[in-house]
Amino acid sequence: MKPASPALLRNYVDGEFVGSAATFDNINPVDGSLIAQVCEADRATVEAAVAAARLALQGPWGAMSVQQRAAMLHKVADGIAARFDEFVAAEVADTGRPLEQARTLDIARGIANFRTFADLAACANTDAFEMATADGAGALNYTVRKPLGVVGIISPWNLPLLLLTWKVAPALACGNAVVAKPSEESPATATLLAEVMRDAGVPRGVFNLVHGFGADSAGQFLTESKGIDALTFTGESRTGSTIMKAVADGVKEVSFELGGKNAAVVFADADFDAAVAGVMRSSFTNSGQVCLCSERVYVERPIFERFVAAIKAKVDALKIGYPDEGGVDMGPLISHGHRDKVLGYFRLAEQEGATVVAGGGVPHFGDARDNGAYVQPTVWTGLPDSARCVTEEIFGPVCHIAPFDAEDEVVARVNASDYGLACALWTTNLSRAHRVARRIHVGLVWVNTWYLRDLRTAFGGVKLSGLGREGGRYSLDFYSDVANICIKL
Ligand SMILES: NC(=O)c1ccc[n+]([C@@H]2O[C@H](COP(=O)([O-])OP(=O)(O)OC[C@H]3O[C@@H](n4cnc5c(N)ncnc54)[C@H](O)[C@@H]3O)[C@@H](O)[C@H]2O)c1
Ligand SMILES: N/C(=C\C=C\C=O)C(=O)O
Repeated sequence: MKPASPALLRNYVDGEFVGSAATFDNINPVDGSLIAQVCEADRATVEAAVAAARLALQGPWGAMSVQQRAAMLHKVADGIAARFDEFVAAEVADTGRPLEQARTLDIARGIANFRTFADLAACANTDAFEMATADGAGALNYTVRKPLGVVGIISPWNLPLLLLTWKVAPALACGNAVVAKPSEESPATATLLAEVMRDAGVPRGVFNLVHGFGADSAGQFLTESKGIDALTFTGESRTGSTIMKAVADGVKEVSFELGGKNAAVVFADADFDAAVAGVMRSSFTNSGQVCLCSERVYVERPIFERFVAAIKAKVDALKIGYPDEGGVDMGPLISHGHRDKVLGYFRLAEQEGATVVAGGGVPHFGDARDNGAYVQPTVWTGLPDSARCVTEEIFGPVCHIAPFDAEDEVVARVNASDYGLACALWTTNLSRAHRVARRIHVGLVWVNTWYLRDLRTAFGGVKLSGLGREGGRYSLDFYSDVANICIKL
């Protein structure tokens, strides 16, 4: 399936597509084929984008009401919808994901992000307090939200359009101008988004796009720019730490959505079939390349053996294939480099003493996919909680399943992690669901489901999994300067 993306993906600065001296390859991970060349933005291009964003705030965009901005964001959503199949083709080419996932999740959520934050911003209220004063006349306090200004956005490759627009939409809804740096692994839908922004009439400089890598490239240049007022980042925890240092001197506002080593906990009283299906989703969706995926699975001992056998049967039956194959469950990883990282953990697990219940290697297709970045979906048992494969984020189609005997034990084991992003609990005991959910030290708990998303809710992690919350009013608060005005009556 060949994408409609252009042969050359350019940066988008001040309303114009601009090239660059350096370019890099955009590779299809299904078969290793070259999709396009990408223009790598140098520091000057990044600074030009930041300057264009600053200028845009003084132009028509800065004068727009929140209702006018909301209408503009709905036009952007309409623009994505009008080019839906192009966005799907571009996302699938960059990532190799099943076509159905790109349609129902990635591109659909790109549209939903713009619509949701357009409406949330347009309907957002703020606080007001009447206060008594000694003179009896009283005073009135009210809160106003003002744009931060120029927001730097750096996004990852695992859900490219979803995660880019998860930041762009609220940032623009709150009246900011943005400079976005998508992942070098997934530049295509971000470039199409720039076309949609232009065609929707978003004023020049409001949305800018710079392509490149992280260190010594566009990502680093953006974090080092003195012209940004805030930086929102989604990616690896160690990258978050690097970025935090880069923006520290300027005391810039940051929002970090980082890594995870999430757990699924299956109690013996769970709906067994629902829990099996749920853990299959939470461990293998998007080839395990979702920050919320369960790489640790804890199963209450009475059903442990039966559960492992059921998961093995499902994993062995997963259809790994081309994105547009009917019924395909799983595609490749994003790149050969990432596949090497995941295969390194496959080897490490065996050195650490894992029992390989399923997978553990590379599938053989006998066709072009053998040049791709595929790995087998993999299941381990038998490792101690201290094993690196049970503590470090692998970010692939893999989980380790361990038995537990008591609620307090499993809560302690789940919480004994440097990460704290998400957890999925499977139980039919209502009081246990609420009790345990509250005790798990993460930002997101799902009970008898996984990755069910209401965009009005708080989203983010604790510990190495992140800093701050986005979603709903949390996004409005992050992407705004909130000021209190006190009027003496
Ligand atoms: N918490 C969440 O919501 C969430 C969502 C998706 C992915 N993630 C995490 O992201 C990771 C996978 O994504 P990834 O491999 O793209 O992460 P990554 O940190 O390697 O890269 C993310 C982005 O940061 C840029 N970058 C890298 N180094 C940089 C630097 N020094 N300065 C500025 N920018 C830099 C990259 O070019 C890319 O655009 C996983 O750890 C996953 O858990 C978290
Ligand atoms: N931020 C979101 C998803 C993150 C997925 C991580 O890979 C979302 O669904 O809004």
